[in-house]
Amino acid sequence: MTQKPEPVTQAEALAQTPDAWTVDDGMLVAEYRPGNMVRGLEMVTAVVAAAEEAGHHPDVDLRYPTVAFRLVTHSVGQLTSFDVALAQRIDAIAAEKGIEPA
Ligand SMILES: C[C@H](O)[C@H](O)[C@H]1CNC2=NC(N)=NC(=O)C2=N1
Repeated sequence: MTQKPEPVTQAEALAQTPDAWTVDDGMLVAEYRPGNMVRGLEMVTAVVAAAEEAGHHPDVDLRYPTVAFRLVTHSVGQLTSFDVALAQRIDAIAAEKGIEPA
């Protein structure tokens, strides 16, 4: 991840993130389907570890049988390279765990 969050347009954010990700109300959003809440919590735990490592944090909505993530850089007030990088990482975590987009 870069040192400083670089602003990106919504089109750039969409072009640089996996298919699961869309832009809604100025945020990058994706929903995955772990199938049950235990697997959902395992995914959230891995995502939070990645977020701590990156110093950048998603909004998380864990419910049965899905989990949704929303990303924006609060300090900049818009989407940045940090959101794109974390979206890519979240998608990789889902893939590692065999979890599909909802
Ligand atoms: C100092 C620290 O890097 C900041 O407070 C971070 C923490 N996590 C963050 N996460 C998100 N999504 N946006 C931020 O602006 C942000 N700021």
